[in-house]
Amino acid sequence: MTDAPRETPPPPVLPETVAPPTSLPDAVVPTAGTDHLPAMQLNGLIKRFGEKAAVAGLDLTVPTGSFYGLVGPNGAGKTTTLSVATGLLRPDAGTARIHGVDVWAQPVEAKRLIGNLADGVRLFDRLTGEQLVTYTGMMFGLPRDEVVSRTADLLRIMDLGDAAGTPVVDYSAGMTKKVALACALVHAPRVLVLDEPFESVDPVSAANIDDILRGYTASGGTVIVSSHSMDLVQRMCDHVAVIAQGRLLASGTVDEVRGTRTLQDRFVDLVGGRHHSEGPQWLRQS
Ligand SMILES: Nc1ncnc2c1ncn2[C@@H]1O[C@H](COP(=O)(O)OP(=O)(O)OP(=O)(O)O)[C@@H](O)[C@H]1O
Repeated sequence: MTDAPRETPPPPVLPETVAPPTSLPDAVVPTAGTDHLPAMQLNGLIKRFGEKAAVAGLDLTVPTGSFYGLVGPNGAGKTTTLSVATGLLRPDAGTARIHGVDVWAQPVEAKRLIGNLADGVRLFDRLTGEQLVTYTGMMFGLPRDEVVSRTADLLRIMDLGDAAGTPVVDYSAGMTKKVALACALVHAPRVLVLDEPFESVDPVSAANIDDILRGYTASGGTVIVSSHSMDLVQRMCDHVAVIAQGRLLASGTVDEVRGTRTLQDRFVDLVGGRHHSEGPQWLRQS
């Protein structure tokens, strides 16, 4: 059976200006004066799913302006940690602060500071790419003209200009990743939290995204990226944390953590589990 043709929703009608969703008391609006505070500080973070502690008492400090890699084997708790740290999943214990703002006590204030590319979160995919980025910008209270121009910039940089009017549900996996990244960037957050940002993204787009992220950290923004690619972490990140079974195994600058080895070798040493076998006998072809 083929899908019925999809009707593209009409383009958004933007009001001249959009009021911010809340006005923030001066005391909680982070300013340049909060730069001495870590971009992200996790203390004693615990998140359980039934009997299983996906995050088992994690402490982590991410310095402002760093490009911070979070690595760990499958099921280590990376996605859960980032979800709890960005206000998507409530912790059972512990605190998460972004530039000193408590994510769970002051969620609106914290979320203004965070751009989040989360793993597995559904997008409003019946909207076109242009509508999705535009609405995201509007939700952050940006003025109309600013939203329009930022959306155009982001779609061009992500090489999505030709697909701007296509519903996101019809995007490929890589295009969906890129439009979600555009949504994470549109309000110019102070901290970008990216779960596997380069998965499915083509090399040219990845190089463009690299450039954007480097420019962003050079200007004082902080990037926290979870990845399975040690090459990527070694190439792009200045700091790294290795986690396994919801616990921190090592953290620091990439050079401190890897010592005289490659990050890949150090990672395998830390987390274990390398089998050094050529696979089961029945799989051998001769
Ligand atoms: N919603 C959930 N319900 C039950 N268990 C969950 C849920 N989400 C995660 N878990 C469990 O928590 C643990 C950590 O999962 P998480 O997705 O955070 O790991 P990860 O490091 O991101 O893994 P991967 O690298 O494979 O994406 C795993 O054992 C997983 O099965």
